[in-house]
Amino acid sequence: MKAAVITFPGSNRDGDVAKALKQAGAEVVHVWHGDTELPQGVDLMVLPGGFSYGDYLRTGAIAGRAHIMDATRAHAARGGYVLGICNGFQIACEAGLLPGILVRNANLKFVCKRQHLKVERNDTAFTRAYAKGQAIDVCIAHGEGNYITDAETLARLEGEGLVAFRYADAQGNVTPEANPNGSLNGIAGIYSPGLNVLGLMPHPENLIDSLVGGTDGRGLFESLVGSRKAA
Ligand SMILES: NC(=O)CC[C@H](N)C(=O)O
Repeated sequence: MKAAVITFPGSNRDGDVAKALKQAGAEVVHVWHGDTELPQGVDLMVLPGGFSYGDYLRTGAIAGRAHIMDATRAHAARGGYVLGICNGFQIACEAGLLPGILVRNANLKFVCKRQHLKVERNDTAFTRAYAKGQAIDVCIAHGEGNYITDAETLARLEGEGLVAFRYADAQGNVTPEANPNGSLNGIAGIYSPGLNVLGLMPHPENLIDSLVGGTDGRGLFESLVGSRKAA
């Protein structure tokens, strides 16, 4: 598995996700947002967390129009894997890789805390190392993580099983109290229809070491590295 981690001006979790991928056994290359082509043989493109362009205009709005996003869309259209974490999820939505948009948290506050997620399905390249319905303990750190979309798209996401993770309590129950930002249906992450693009607000890359809080995030990277790319 060869992964390309894209760095935008203001990315701050690019090093973290590179570390998580390497720990899981991936080869990692770094790509600058102004590049127009991917290195040879890339299986996975990663849009990391952070504050690209200082979150100006709307978070992810400028980065979503960066040169590298044409190559990212082409990679996704070929069936290649794309992982957008937090600001990367916002960028993926702005770039049209995923439907919907992330807006200000319902309480208008930046939220930085531990958070459980329910793994909705484990038959994807991103989640095969988890159990279906498992509650995983990760962390969140965002001001604009409130996922919204129109009713038709929401029905399609739900109907086609494209919700990847929901905010939950420690037992995996999805409740309004467990929802930290007001996202529709407690959505914390979604897949593209081909299941090759995943965007999620929480940070699995920051829970990969028991010395610094936990290891529940490792499953996502181990799932990916153990999987084969689409032809
Ligand atoms: N940790 C992050 O990636 C933050 C995402 C974004 N800048 C926000 O605050 O919503």
